[in-house]
Amino acid sequence: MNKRNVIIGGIVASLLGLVLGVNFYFMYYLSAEEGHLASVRALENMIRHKMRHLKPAYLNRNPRFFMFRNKLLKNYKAAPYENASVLWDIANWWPQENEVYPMYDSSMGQLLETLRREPITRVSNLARGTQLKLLVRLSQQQKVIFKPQWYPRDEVIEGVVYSGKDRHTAEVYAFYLGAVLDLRWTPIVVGRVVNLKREIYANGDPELQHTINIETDEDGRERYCLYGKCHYCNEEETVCGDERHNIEGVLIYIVPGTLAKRRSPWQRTYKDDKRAPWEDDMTYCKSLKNKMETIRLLDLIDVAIFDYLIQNGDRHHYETREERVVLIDNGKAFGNPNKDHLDILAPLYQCCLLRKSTWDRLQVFSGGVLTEIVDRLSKQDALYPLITDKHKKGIERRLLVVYAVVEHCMDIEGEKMFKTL
Ligand SMILES: Nc1ncnc2c1ncn2[C@@H]1O[C@H](COP(=O)(O)OP(=O)(O)OP(=O)(O)O)[C@@H](O)[C@H]1O
Ligand SMILES: [Mn+2]
Repeated sequence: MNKRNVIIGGIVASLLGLVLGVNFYFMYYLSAEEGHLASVRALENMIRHKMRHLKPAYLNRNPRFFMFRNKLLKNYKAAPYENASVLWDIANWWPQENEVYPMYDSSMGQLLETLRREPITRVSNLARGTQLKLLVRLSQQQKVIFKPQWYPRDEVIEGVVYSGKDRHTAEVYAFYLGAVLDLRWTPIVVGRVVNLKREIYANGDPELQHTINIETDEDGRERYCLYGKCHYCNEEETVCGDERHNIEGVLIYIVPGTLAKRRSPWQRTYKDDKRAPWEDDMTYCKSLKNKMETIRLLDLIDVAIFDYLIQNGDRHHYETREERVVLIDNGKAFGNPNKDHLDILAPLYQCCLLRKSTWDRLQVFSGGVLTEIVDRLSKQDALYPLITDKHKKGIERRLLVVYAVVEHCMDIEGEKMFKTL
């Protein structure tokens, strides 16, 4: 079939579809093209069709939201604290399986303040992973991970989904989004402006100090620039302090316990010319369902929804704590607000399975309130606003896509797609 015929055929099919209210795109592409392109496009068109016919409940505010809002606002409200070490103890006892902190706990507001205010006592490079990060000690030897700012909030990262360096505020956003969606599997994270000279360099070990360049300009003004020690670290790519030596970054609470790293079944190839099996095979989940415990699969589907909302397409490995998935490393989100990488949702649309509790929770935050509540919660963060309005719009748009994909799955599987594991 030549290209012109394909186009005419497509138009005819879609017009027929419009008249009859059936998705002819779907059937049309299946017959006109072969292989993966057909099924991927068919799916996209199916989702587009579903989006046009979303029930008002998905577009409007859910009255149940107000109850959740009040409880969340109360729980995460910054609160004064007296003894940091008591709070470290409390937080270090919180994790249970993959839940890093409890749903509601009066210590949360205090813990957040502790992370924001406790003095930095020692700093070293942390050469784990591939991106620049520091191991920071606060009072009482409490260790936290520091990731610095690389980009302004409005920088658009072009290219493939995993392009660029970490977006520091994505880690804070992920924490609040996890709290709202009751996927309390992320570390606890706060934004913090730190002084590269007085807090980092002055408390750094000699190795760290060697990875900070100090330049003096003609007027005798010093400039501190950190390049660190990591797989991708090099002297040409630095984080530099402003005129007062301040830099933005995030402090990530270290999840206590043992984490195990596992390859994601939906891992990308990270090569432009090579596709992963899951990218071309819409029945990919079938074999996984036999190989993997359902609870793990359900965890990974929750992760897919979470990652799709924030556009993190870099979860090549996932980590588990007591055999349940934790959401460690959310720095590669919010790259391009104008682009939605639907394939991050592959675990959901290929498996058509979803935890009932996740589905219920997602529906509480319909009608534009998801980004509204995360915004309200994060107002107390030093780095507020964490993301631009364009990114917020992106999240709301993608939430509708999630609703549409679930509707599509319900057409195929019915209520049995929802699991209570
Ligand atoms: N909050 C945390 N609690 C416990 N361990 C952590 C935490 N953050 C990171 N780690 C550990 O450090 C490792 C590296 O962290 P992270 O994945 O954030 O780095 P990265 O440089 O982005 O890695 P990659 O390049 O693989 O994406 C993680 O795999 C995890 O084992
Ligand atoms: Mn990473």
